[in-house]
Amino acid sequence: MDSSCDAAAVPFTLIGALLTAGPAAWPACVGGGRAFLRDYAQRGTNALLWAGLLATTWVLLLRLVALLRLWALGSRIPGPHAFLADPGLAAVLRAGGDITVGGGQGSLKITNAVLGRIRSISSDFVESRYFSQHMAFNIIGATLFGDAFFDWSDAAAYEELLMMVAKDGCFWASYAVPPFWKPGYRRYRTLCAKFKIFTQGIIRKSKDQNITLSHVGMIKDPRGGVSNGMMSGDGAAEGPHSSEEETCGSIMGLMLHGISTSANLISNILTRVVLSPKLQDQLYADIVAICNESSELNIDDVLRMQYLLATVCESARLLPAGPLLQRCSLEHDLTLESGITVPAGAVLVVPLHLVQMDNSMWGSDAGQFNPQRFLEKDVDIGEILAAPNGSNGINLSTECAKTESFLPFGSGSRACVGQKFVILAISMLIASLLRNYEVKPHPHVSKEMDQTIRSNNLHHLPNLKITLIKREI
Ligand code: HEM
Repeated sequence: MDSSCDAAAVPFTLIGALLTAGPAAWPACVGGGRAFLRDYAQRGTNALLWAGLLATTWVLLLRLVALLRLWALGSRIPGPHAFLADPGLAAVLRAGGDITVGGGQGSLKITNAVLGRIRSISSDFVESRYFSQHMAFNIIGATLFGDAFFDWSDAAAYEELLMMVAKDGCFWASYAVPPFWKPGYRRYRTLCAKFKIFTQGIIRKSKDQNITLSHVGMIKDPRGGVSNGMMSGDGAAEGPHSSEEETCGSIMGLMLHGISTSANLISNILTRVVLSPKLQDQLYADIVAICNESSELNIDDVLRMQYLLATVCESARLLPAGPLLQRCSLEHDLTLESGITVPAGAVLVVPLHLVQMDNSMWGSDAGQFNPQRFLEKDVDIGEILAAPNGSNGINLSTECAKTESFLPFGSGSRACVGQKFVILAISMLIASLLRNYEVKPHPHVSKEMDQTIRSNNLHHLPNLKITLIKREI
């Protein structure tokens, strides 16, 4: 640089620049005014970027601290997450009376809706798991949303979405902190968002048609009358503290839980019916003995079909939908009758398979499928249906030693609120199906399947291909 060049004459700050006579007065040897302005813009931009970076970091830090705090608080709660977003709805379901199935027309409508949809895909055979899933989807959907559900054009897309969410949900729920950095998780969140939009859509449609979510007459008022159900237009079933958002979350929870568990049970029963013509004949005889050809199937008839009810219970005993029940005393130590003390916070796990197949309780044939055991003296189906003894037409016995070891729906104050509904709804559906159709395995049942049939011990459900043949009524 020229030694005569006075670099100190170039101002370093904007104020300095304003105090001088301007760029024209600055020495040309250091680039003049243009260099100053370029330098100034550069510094200004850098300062702004730094300020932005610091502010963003601060906001992110605050969020991280909030997240960690939430996680720390959440991790103090023992046991798995509750599947219902809104405990209010479970309370309403419990307090509001039984969820019960409608008349035979309803179940026939469901069977026909399912068959119609399946026939449009394949007329030859159908996979039992797929068929059961449609059945479950239609029972729960029709019960929650009423007739609006049957003419809902998005039903097929909703079902597909629901099954995808149900499939991925358990996996992502196993993360203690939602892994939002994983693309798979973000895809799952997008599915959940779509699932929510669809659910809001059908809730709105159901309300618009002024048909209650639980279908008029499907929820009986505990005082004897017929209530408008849990979600009539005035929001009666939404609970005192539930927002629409929470209610929608609860309905999503009910759909996910109710459909996957019911589909399992239906598929389980169908598989046994298909694999054992003797069982199918016995069930058919039980069904036609109660409702003759001309009469319409109704819920009182189903309550008298004891062999059918026993088959549903026996299927639930041998293959419960969930493997474990969990309980935890949050505040106090718990002293059991045996004298064992369970410390507060410890999680008690009940392995359902072991309890429900315990030889000492169920006899040496505990692992075998035998509906007859539910018709013997020491089991009380009336109690399983959670109805006052004798009020439902089933009054088998008052001794019920085994009933306490029958836990597919849990037990106590947090037991499944859908227990009675689901046993009756599935029985009604199977009655309606078998009364109208003969269910047969597809002629090409594989050798492997043939062995499963012979072993009579289904620990894993085969996904059978079945054919439905219309009976001459
Ligand atoms: C075969 C079908 C079903 C099975 C095997 C089943 C099983 C269960 C089990 C094991 C529990 C936990 C119980 C406990 O921890 O003691 C439960 C809870 C629950 N189930 Fe089901 N369920 C079925 C269908 C349904 C249906 C159709 C609905 C409603 C439409 C329903 C609503 C509920 C609710 C609301 C709870 C939570 C109760 C609470 O936490 O207070 N379930 N279910």
